[in-house]
Amino acid sequence: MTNTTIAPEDLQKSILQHLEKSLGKDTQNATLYDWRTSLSLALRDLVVDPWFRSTRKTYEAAGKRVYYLSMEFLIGRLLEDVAINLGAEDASRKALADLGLEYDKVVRDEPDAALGNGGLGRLAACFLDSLSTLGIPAYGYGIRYEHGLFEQHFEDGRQIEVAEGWLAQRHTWEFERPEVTYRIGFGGHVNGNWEPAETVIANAYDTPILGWKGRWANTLRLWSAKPTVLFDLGSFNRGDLVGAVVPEALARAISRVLYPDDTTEAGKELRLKQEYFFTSASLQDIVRRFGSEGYDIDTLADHVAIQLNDTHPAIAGPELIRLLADDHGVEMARAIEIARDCLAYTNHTLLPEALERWDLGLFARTLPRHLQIIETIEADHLSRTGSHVRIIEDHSVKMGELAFVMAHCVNGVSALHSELVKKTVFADLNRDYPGRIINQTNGVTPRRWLYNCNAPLRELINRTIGESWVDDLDQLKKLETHVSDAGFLEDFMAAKQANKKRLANWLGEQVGQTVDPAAMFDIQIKRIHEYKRQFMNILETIAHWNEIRDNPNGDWTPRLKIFGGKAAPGYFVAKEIIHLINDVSRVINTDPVTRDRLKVIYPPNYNVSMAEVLIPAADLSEQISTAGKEASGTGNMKFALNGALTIGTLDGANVEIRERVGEENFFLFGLTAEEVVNRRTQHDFSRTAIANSPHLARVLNQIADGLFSAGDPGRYHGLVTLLYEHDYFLVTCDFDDYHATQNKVDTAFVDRRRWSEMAALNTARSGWFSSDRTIEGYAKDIWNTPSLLDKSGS
Ligand SMILES: [N-]=[N+]=N[C@]1([C@H](N)O)O[C@H](CO)[C@@H](O)[C@H](O)[C@H]1O
Repeated sequence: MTNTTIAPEDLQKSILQHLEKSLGKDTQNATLYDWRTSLSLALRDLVVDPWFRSTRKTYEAAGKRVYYLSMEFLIGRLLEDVAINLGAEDASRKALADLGLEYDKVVRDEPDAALGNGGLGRLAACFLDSLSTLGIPAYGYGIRYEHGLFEQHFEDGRQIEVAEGWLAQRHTWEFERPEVTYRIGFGGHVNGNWEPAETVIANAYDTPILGWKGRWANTLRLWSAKPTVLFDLGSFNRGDLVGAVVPEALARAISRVLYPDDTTEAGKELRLKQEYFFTSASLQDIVRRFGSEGYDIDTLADHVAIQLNDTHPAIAGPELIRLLADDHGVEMARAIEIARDCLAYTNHTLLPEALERWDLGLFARTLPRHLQIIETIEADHLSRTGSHVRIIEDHSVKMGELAFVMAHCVNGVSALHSELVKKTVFADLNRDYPGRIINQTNGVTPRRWLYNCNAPLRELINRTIGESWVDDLDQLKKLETHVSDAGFLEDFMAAKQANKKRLANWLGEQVGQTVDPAAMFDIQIKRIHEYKRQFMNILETIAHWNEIRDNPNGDWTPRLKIFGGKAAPGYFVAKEIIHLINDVSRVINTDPVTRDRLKVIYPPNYNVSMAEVLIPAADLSEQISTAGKEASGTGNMKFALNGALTIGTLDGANVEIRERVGEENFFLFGLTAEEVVNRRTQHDFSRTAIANSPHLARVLNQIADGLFSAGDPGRYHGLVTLLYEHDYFLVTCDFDDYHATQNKVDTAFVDRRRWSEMAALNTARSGWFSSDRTIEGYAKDIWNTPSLLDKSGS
């Protein structure tokens, strides 16, 4: 199956055809939306054939399919991705140019599909791209939220949330499947059989996920909640309009909006309903498809590999058992075995507040039959292992323990994290089920995160080692032999400079800020969370500002600090940190003494598309979490791949990045995970650290005195006190080392030759962090699902 390239003129014909016939518009009256939609439909037409062929080949192979269950798929935009995977980017540019249109402008008109919070959701999207590129038959299953992650706006430097509206326009890439519907029950009671009190309909929407070179396409099936009764005419006729529309509104609420919490459980009834809604619809769909192929239900695990993306779909264990036992008459003990052989679970965090525990009362009210089944699962677990670990405890249902016990394999997402999972959250279960916990270090798709977003570097790499790296990222190693070549290094830095100029223009357009592309672009972009320590970053920025002001004639390396990231709406401290960063930025950026040497910018509404403009332009990647807290990180991988140097702690995948790119090409600082645990036991460790750090003490006094909050001096007393009294994430203890390391970065940046060598080696040695490698690991160690593409890729 070859790459589906198309001639520009043929593509243009198809675009005009869709403009007229699909959108009913002529060229005179066409809007940017019309052109973008016409191009998308024209390219989508080219995706259907490989999609059908892949589905047909999957049925013929009668092999095993992967089912990736995730509450989040942080997809971003799809137009550029599809154009590149079809090998039709140049044709699209030409076809539009001949119509007097700019491809980049048309691409930017597409809203992000922001159906996720952060790393976990983006990982799921990268995994879908790799599953298709590797030709592994798979389905992604999730929820078609009407409103994805909220839009972030700043008012007086404070985060304001506005509902996101990606579906306000037609979403071109999906196909509605009116015939694919399932009934999802809630509440009620179990009287032999489960009689739900409430039922909603799950309706499927399919999006084809095309892989590199258009050789294979899998399906992302997202569920939308619909009422069993569209409009209650009886109530309406009785004059009760509200009563007439309530059923629809209540049902629709289930897929209405994404909960905006990253690494914190929502714990709300609607969230539990969302988790059960999509999990049940997905499992009913899997069992129906399996049944339609005529296999014996007892062999389900030979044909089905289900991966649970964190505990959000952990109800899958009891639900699959319910379908097998209650609907297919499989004996309970056998049903438990079959379900376990199908299920595997990925843990993404150690943070206690992220481990889902549902109130027993709420659970019993919402899913009475499943609670019965969980009691059976727990009894089976206790009797088979003699374990003392309970699933139901302290009046709650522990979803981590449920997912673990019901999975034949549990994995962490970086080498350090998987070891910590064994030693901490699941230490007892690790003893009960030795060997069940393995590691699969995260990865990112090189298509979106290098080939798509970094054309200057892509071109240089293609010129230097050919194009096979795109689906075999280890090939980047071949660049190492060129690192000693001055010409190559010059081209490498020229690519970086081009991306920095592009970002400078973007910042001018988007936030009205002018920046110096020669400055060091130092970027921290990720969700705002205390463990990610944006707080420490801005404190160090103030210390650096002080140093420049103390010695304005010093030979300071100009630095642009960029922050990006959203805080969960209910996360007060994180929102305070955002406010502080914006307040500090206002003061520093207007300081005549320092403004040419230091600038702080915080563009609002960080998302996937913004990351694609920021990451290629970065010189320095901030990965400064408290060691032992960031399970992996994936932004860290994207930055290294795009030739940024990392300043970071020995946390998550930073450890493996440093091992692979070479410790001499990584700016390490901070306490290790073990030292963090020990330091916390020391009395008054934060006061001691502050007392021993004049830089930090000075900065905290400046903040407490209201230097950055003129007219509201007490604004940050809470934040400062937090550091003195409850510095759980050891900002105070790592501050000096971080500050000293930032000074080393300044010195290193001046030596352009050395810096460019280090940067090029980061790119050359980042092959391991491809999500293709990660998926190959899952396929081999967990799913046993070979590629259906033969070696020649056909
Ligand atoms: N939930 N969750 N976990 C995370 C991220 N916040 O989404 O998953 C990501 C994907 O595994 C990790 O990279 C990251 O360290 C971890 O915190």
